[in-house]
Amino acid sequence: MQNTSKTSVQNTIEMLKQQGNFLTLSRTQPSLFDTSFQFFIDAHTRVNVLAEGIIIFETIAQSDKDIVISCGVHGNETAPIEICDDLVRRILMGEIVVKQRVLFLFGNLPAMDIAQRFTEENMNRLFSGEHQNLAAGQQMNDERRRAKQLEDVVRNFYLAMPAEQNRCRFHYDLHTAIRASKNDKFAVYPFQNGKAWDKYQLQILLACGVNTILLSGSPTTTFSYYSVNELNANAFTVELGKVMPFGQNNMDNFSQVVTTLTKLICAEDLMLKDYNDADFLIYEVNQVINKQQADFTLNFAPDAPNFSDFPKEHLLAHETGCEYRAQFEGEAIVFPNADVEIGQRALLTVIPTHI
Ligand SMILES: O=C(O)CCC(=O)N[C@@H](CCC(=O)O)C(=O)O
Ligand SMILES: [Zn+2]
Repeated sequence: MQNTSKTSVQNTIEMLKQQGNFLTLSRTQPSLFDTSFQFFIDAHTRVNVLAEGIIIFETIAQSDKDIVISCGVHGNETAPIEICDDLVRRILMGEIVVKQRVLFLFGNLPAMDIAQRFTEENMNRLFSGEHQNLAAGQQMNDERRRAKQLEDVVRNFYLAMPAEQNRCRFHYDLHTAIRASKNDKFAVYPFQNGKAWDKYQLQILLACGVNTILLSGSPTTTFSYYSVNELNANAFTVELGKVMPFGQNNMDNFSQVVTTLTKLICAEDLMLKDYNDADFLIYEVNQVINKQQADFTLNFAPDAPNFSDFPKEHLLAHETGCEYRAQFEGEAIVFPNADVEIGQRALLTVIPTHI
């Protein structure tokens, strides 16, 4: 029995090294990853496979960054999944040699299989312990279990390195927006609990082709805020274009993201442009509008892109007992979604700002 399972792990390792098909195996044969295992790529990189969709690459050389790259927290946001699948494949097959510690996370594998945002619940509202807050009569589910697992893995990954070594923590949680956006790529910079916004981090995002930044003004239960708040990471939710089915993304749109992430994990010079305010469109969140009633309705065209702006007093949304209007001239909409559960965020409004 033990020999059989040893053989099966050895076979999996051989497949991973030869085909680099970690995501495919994670989705089609998750039981291969029921037990964690380790192996080496040549003599330079230790690979730690912790579970389906969860893989760590550690250089044996000196490093100074601990980098988490997550994707697929929403199962139908395919471009980031394809980007990460390809990066992992190239690392496993020896085409890229990482020089930093890197953790790749493929978040919601069952939701990928049904090409949906989630199976039972929006996983990106379940972090910072929200996964254990069950409402009366509510059952534990796979998304809640996975959110807890992802939290634990990220925490252990960062805490494995002694803090006194002056290391820098990064977390890019890669998503795509449900609707088109006036600015095709943008990042949510989670609430910093009073800490200053970091211009160096924005320079890295700019190198990724992300020039639009949305400064969040309050705590949330998203994955990126978890890493900021509990683990002191430089973490972002990065929106890369619009949701498309697997295989239908124009990957040329993401070449800057791929190049910059590759350089970051390989400790190559990022060749960052000096910080210049004029390179960015920076917005702060003005209103976080949560759906309170079943009849919550958005009052603009269903295909209005993210960052469409409205005159002051324009009615943006309404529901029984409440109207939501633009409070400023040019207030813009982001992530409108009337189909969320009652109590969840149905719309953000943003206004231009500077840092
Ligand atoms: O396009 C949409 O409506 C949603 C795209 C998406 O999944 N966005 C993230 C943003 C998370 C954050 O605010 O940091 C989400 O809604 O979970
Ligand atoms: Zn998403």
